[in-house]
Amino acid sequence: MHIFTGAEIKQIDQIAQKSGLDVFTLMENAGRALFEEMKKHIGKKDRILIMSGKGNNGGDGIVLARYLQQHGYSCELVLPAGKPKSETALKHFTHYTSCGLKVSEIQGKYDVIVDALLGAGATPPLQGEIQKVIHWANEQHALKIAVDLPTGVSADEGWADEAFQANYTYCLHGYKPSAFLEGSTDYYGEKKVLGIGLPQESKWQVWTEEHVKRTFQKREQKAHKGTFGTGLLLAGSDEMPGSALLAGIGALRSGIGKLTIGTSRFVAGVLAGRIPEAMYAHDGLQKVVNGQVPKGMKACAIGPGLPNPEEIEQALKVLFQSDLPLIIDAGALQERRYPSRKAEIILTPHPGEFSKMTGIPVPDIQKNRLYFAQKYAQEQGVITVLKGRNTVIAFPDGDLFVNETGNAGLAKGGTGDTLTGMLLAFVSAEKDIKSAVANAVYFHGCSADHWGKTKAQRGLLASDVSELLPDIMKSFE
Ligand SMILES: NC(=O)C1=CN([C@@H]2O[C@H](COP(=O)(O)OP(=O)(O)OC[C@H]3O[C@@H](n4cnc5c(N)ncnc54)[C@H](OP(=O)(O)O)[C@@H]3O)[C@@H](O)[C@H]2O)[C@H](O)CC1
Ligand SMILES: [K+]
Repeated sequence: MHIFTGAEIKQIDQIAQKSGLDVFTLMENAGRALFEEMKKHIGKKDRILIMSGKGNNGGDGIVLARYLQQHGYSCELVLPAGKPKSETALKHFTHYTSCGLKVSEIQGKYDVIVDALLGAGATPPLQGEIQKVIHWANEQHALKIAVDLPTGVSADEGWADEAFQANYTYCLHGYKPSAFLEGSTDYYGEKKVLGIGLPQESKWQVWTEEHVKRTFQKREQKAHKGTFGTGLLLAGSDEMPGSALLAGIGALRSGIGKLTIGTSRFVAGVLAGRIPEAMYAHDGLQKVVNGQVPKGMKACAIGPGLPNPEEIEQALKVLFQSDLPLIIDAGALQERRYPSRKAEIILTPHPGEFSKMTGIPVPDIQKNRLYFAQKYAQEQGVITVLKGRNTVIAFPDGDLFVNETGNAGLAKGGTGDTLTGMLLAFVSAEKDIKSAVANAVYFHGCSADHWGKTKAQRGLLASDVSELLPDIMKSFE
């Protein structure tokens, strides 16, 4: 399930053309694939309206209209913006009319409305007839299907003034970034990718259940506690002891072999009764500042519930010199340059923290979060986990995953601490860093989804996320 920007799709079409696969054939493939998929949701008695625009998105609609009519469906094609302007769509239109098929006018009620007005080549906001017809379509009680993307939504950015409110969107060859961005994702309805015969893959992908099944490591029965790594968690302060508790339980429930929590004496005293499985490094952050990093660690997480930026900065200077993968979260997320080092640095900002780190306003980040996360990851050489709906995981080599699990129940204090603990466990135990990070994010969201099946999302606590993890992970072992 790959993700392509509008510009990438254009480029892919040009490559296809050069290698002998012309756009006429791709359009034929698109129309046929749309027909095969739509058949699952429609019947021969349904009155179907196809609204085609002047570009190639409209061309896909023209091919679809031909397939539907030739297979006995009651389908009417309308061209609200006039005859096709694109050369390929015009060729298909000529073929359509030469088959004796007609163009209609919008009249009366329809059971199904297909939006093939604008796709990846258009630039919203909508103008002219197209705007009027989308407004009309949104008021109709009909099953609404969008081709490639809902008209009025931009391919790459998360915003829309008025757009087609689809029940289903069939994305051709791959998703476009706006399918995952606040401000546009809700217009898509249920989305699905349809193949149209192109071989290209993207460095941007959705991290799916199949990825998790392929990469999540089974626990060997001959394993001992050393097999799954020892993690150092620098978290919690007298004012915020709960952060260390939540991150610690998140790490242990995710299967960390051994956990050392570096925290204040007071917090260690409070936590000892709640997490007897952990070891405690009293005044752990101060010890790291003094150059005393506990030995034998596989990874370190720093940030949850730490209030003192100067102390954190000094500790990070020491940790950057170490060979430990570092997970940097919450209080430890600041605007800074990261050194080039062998072990990975993983940052886990929510949009507000990412804005503080980059100076980019939150609305701009949200409009284009895949792009900004990747840019930051590549410029700084760090793995960037940009949290929120559809968490983005961007790697320094340009790979990027979007995680779709999770729900609004996670919009609550403490859930980020739990994720940090989970990341510490996954990074300590798993060999492949990319799947370690992505699987932690995936399971974190799965817990919230599991909870939401039987309980109100608003009642979810960060500690519930950890409690549910063993059930969730069981189905992948
Ligand atoms: N490889 C693939 O995935 C393939 C996908 N296909 C389909 O092609 C479209 C992209 O087609 P393209 O022709 O590049 O662009 P669109 O059809 O999306 O849009 C062009 C028309 O949009 C009009 N336009 C642009 N902005 C606006 C606006 N704000 N309001 C109203 N109208 C607008 C524009 O009109 P102009 O007068 O400005 O020229 C064009 O008429 C992709 O999404 C897939 O559906 C191919 O079929 C096969 C390969
Ligand atoms: K469309």
